[in-house]
Parts: sequence; C-alpha cells; structure tokens
Amino acid sequence: MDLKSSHTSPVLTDPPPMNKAILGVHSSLLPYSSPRAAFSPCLLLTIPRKKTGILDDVRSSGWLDAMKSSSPPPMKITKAVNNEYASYDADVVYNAWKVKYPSAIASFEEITNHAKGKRIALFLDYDGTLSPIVDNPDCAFMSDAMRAVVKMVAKYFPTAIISGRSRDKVYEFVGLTELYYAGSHGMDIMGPVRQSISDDHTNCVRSVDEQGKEVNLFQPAGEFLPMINEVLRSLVERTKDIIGVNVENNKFCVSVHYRNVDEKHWTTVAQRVHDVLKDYPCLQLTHGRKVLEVRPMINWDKGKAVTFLLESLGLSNCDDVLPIYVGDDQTDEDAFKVVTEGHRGYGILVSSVPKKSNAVYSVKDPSEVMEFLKSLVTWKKSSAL
Ligand SMILES: O=P(O)(O)OC[C@H]1O[C@H](O[C@H]2O[C@H](CO)[C@@H](O)[C@H](O)[C@H]2O)[C@H](O)[C@@H](O)[C@@H]1O
Repeated sequence: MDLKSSHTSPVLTDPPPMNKAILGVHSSLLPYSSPRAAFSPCLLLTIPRKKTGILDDVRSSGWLDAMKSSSPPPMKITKAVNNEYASYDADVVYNAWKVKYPSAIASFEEITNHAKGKRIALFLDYDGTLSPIVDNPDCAFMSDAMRAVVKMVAKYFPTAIISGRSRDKVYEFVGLTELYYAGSHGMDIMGPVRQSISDDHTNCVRSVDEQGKEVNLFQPAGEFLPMINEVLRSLVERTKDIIGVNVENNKFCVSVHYRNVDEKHWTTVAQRVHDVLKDYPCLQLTHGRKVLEVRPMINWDKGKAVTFLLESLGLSNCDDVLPIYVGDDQTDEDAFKVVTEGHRGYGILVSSVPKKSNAVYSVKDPSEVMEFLKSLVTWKKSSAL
C-alpha cells in the first residue's frame, strides 16, 4: 500500500487527498475539511507550499519559533540570574496567572463540593505529570511513591493514563494493572469491554490483556502503521549525524527529541524532519516539550480518547459524572477542552510557568499532582464513612 506516491504536493494546508477506501479509516476519523481545524491551531504547523530555500522553510512555517518556545525554563532558572527585580517580576506574573488558573490543591474544597454525589473519572497524562521531565526519555521513571498513590486512586475512581508514548512503553513505566491505558496520543486504547460503544468505532476489536481479561482495543490509525514505521526509519537515518537527537518509536506516532541538541543545530533538526515529512501529506507535525511529534492526520486526539473511554466505562451522558484530566503538555489541551465542556469536569494543568490553557486549575509539578491525588483518596475514604 503506497500512501504517498500519488501525492506530489508536500503541502499540508490543503485537505490531504487520502483515499478512504485504501486507508480503511472510518470517515468520522478523517480530517476535517480544513486540516487546520483538526488540531489546536497552535499545534498544527503546516509545511509551506513554496520552497523558499532550506532554512526559510522551517522559519516561515513557524517551526523554529515553536521549538524555541516549547518547554520554557522554570521560574527557578529566571531567579538564578540573581537579579532581584527579574525574580520579583516573574513571581508577580506567575501569581497573576494563578488568579486565572488557581491551584487545585488550594481549591480542593471547591472541587470536592462540586464532586459531591458524583462519580469522578480520572484521566492522567504521563510525562511531566506523573514523572518529572528528564533529559533521557528512556529514564522518565515514575517514583514508587507516585505509583502507590496512582494505584490507590485507581481503587476508588476509574482511572486511565493517556500518553503520547506507545501504550506498551507507558505500561512498562507505570506497571499497574488497575488502570486503563491509551498510548500514541490516544490512538491506541485498551479499555473496558462495553457493548454499547457507538457504531462509529469500527476500529474497535475485542482482545485480552496481559492478565487474560477481556478488553476492547481501539486503534483508529491502524492503517498508518507501515507508513509510520517507514517514516521512523527515515527520521533515524536523516538525523543520525546530529548529536543529541533521539528519535522515539511511539507506535502510531514518532517523537524527534531535540532537548539534548545544541540550540544552534535546532534549525537542522527542523529542516531534516521537514524534508522527510514533505513526502507524507497524510502525516502531521505537532510540538511537545522539546520534541517534534509526527502523527497520522486523522480526527483523533487525547480529547477524543477521553470521550471514548467515558463511553467505554458507561460514564458518558451522565449528569453525575465528573471527569478530571491532569496534564502538562499542548496535546493535553484537547482533553482539557472535553472535560470542561459545559462545566462538566475539571482540567488541571501541570505547569510552573504561566501558560494559556483550557484547564481550570493548575498544579506546579508532579509532586503537587501526587498531593492532589492523595487528597482525592483521603476525601473519598472519609466521605464513604
Ligand atoms: O503525553 P505524554 O505522556 O506527556 O508524552 C509526551 C511526550 O513525552 C515524552 O517526552 C517528554 O518527556 C521526556 C522525559 O521526561 C523528555 O526528555 C522530553 O523532552 C519531553 O518531550 C516522550 O518521550 C515523548 O515520546 C512523548 O510524546
């Protein structure tokens, strides 16, 4: 199946000429008529039609700006400049931001007041939420203390992890069987079996998990697998001479990490990725924390994964359900939007710097995530007495 040879234009701004029959992707998952609208506008960066010269390609498309602004340094670094005034300004800005995104810990009572008589469903991102951001993605381990709290929380509330990682990898890190897992930004979901999953979800198959329990496996981008593997190989090959680049296989997505690349070579990273992607109009690029993420251009994201899981859990369209999503990244914004829709639930942004977000509350870092989850358990235990 050659999904690229028929496409001569490397342009992603026009609707991609995907052959629905060939791809076998359900029509509801195909990109919107305007692919720009398929993902948050700030995330979907397009490949410019006109070749204006090597560096201009990535500059004019905004790739470089986005790379530079991804994962801004925490406040502490600003303070380390040893400039009292700069530090004061940073604090003022951060505190002003917290008025709009109050601490979920300080607002805990407000949250639980709203949760009274409701069933909480918890959705957690992994990197930067349950584990701190580290230089080597293979070493983003979760602490035992965090694991114990997540295990506990899953005992009281249906809990799922929705990660950009491959599902296997995030399961390897978390290692808890009490949860549901969605990998590849929600494009690989292993959820509970439920008969009433809407007919739209044709890519849903019955499977068994490692414990032999029956589960539903939903992989809406399954047909993209050969293409993603091909792109993975090309990206590894095309970036192998750049010191510090790490190309990660996330099954239905590929991450090109540049956290450990000297900033003066970021343009080269962007250009190489751009050069590979221009042959694949069915793929798109999004930005994470010092990472370029390549993924199929289908109408599916972490927000859709939340909706799917709520449906699988029999918790959709219920007034007494309060979904809470905790995440730190741009890709979590789609999920924040879904849970906060109609004031149904809460999005909690993990950030130590001011950021515009669809979340309602904030916590500073994974240690505060842990504190929040612990409080939820304590509250649930005491309200059950
Ligand atoms: O959705 P997530 O679970 O947050 O996954 C998003 C990406 O997270 C990982 O990269 C990020 O964390 C790394 C480890 O701390 C860090 O080195 C990297 O700079 C961050 O971007 C993961 O490696 C990616 O594949 C995920 O897409």
